[in-house]
Amino acid sequence: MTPTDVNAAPPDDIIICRDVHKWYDGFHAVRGVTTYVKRGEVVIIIGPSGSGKSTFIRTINRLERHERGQIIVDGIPLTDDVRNIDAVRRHVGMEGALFPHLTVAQNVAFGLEKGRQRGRLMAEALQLVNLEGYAARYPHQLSGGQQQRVALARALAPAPDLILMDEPFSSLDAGLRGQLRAEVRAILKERGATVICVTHDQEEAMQLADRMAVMNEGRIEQLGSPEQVFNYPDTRFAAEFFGTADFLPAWRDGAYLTSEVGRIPWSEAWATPSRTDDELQVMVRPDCLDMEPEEEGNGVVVQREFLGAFNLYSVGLDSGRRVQVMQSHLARFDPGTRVRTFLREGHQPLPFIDGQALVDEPAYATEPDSS
Ligand SMILES: Nc1ncnc2c1ncn2[C@@H]1O[C@H](COP(=O)(O)OP(=O)(O)OP(=O)(O)O)[C@@H](O)[C@H]1O
Repeated sequence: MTPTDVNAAPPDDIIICRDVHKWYDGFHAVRGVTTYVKRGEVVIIIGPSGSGKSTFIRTINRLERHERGQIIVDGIPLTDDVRNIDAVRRHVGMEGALFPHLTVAQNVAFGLEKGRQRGRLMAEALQLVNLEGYAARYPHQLSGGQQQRVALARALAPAPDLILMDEPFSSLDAGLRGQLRAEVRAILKERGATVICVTHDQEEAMQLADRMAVMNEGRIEQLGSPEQVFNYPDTRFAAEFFGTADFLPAWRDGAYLTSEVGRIPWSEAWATPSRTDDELQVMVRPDCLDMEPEEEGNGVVVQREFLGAFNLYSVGLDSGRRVQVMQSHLARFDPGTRVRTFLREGHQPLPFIDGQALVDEPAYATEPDSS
């Protein structure tokens, strides 16, 4: 993603960020983020604690000032000019904690302009989140899920072009979270809202995202659909952060790339002059591997984790390395069982070199369409 001329960006990109930087007293929290968000898209920003997720989204409505780079919201460049900041903020709603001293109705009406439309817009927003009967209640008289829905109604009521959310479901228990996420996604899609949402919850990212951005140390490490990031992580960091992944040394063996757990056909597209084959690795996810008991096998069961429908086995390979292998809940192997671990049919482990994937994912847009 190289920064390009602003004028080249098509109008369907509601947000354009180019080389955005933010420092806190010398600490470089956001380090050159370049990204584009399309109208109506739900983009989830995921990454470990401290990777700059919140700081980055807060630059978009100027809760934090970016010190370098360019942010354009719906065609308006975000500059230090107050009129300019106000203009951008009119396009952006931020989903956040409710005011405890205001009723549900007052909370939802908070961002709406005074006038005859105000009551109607408030009522419509509450209807959208199925809380019509709760207008007179105070936040403490609502469940966590209901409070979350009111917060969403408040963000949606002024019909902003863009909604920013920071860990919106973090206070809810797992069951309610899953249910509410599905409801919220349906509401956002019905409204055609563009959303940028921060989370560090992988499940949340998969359930909500059209595209997700994996952040690491202030940078976007990868941007793509959840399937793209899972199946074709660009980097070892993205692979390990989003899903479980083990990396095994691999070597070129004639027409094959071979590792301890099997081989795949070698592709000439992987060979580049600057790379030496001895640094090769393959990424194996637990669902990519299979195993069966075998005295002459290549490893030993170390541990079994029961995950409901699945058992997740940790297998100590003869080389001393460990891999995780997904099995059905019916496949029970005791620790100490000698097994053969091998590539599951139809699964291709991804080759890596020096922490970088050798295989490009199928083409997808990380930059504005040129159409
Ligand atoms: N106001 C501040 N002053 C100084 N440093 C800050 C400030 N806010 C954040 N930071 C630092 O900037 C880095 C990025 O913080 P940020 O809150 O953006 O991370 P995050 O990815 O959202 O983390 P989390 O998932 O824990 O919320 C962290 O190292 C944090 O300590």
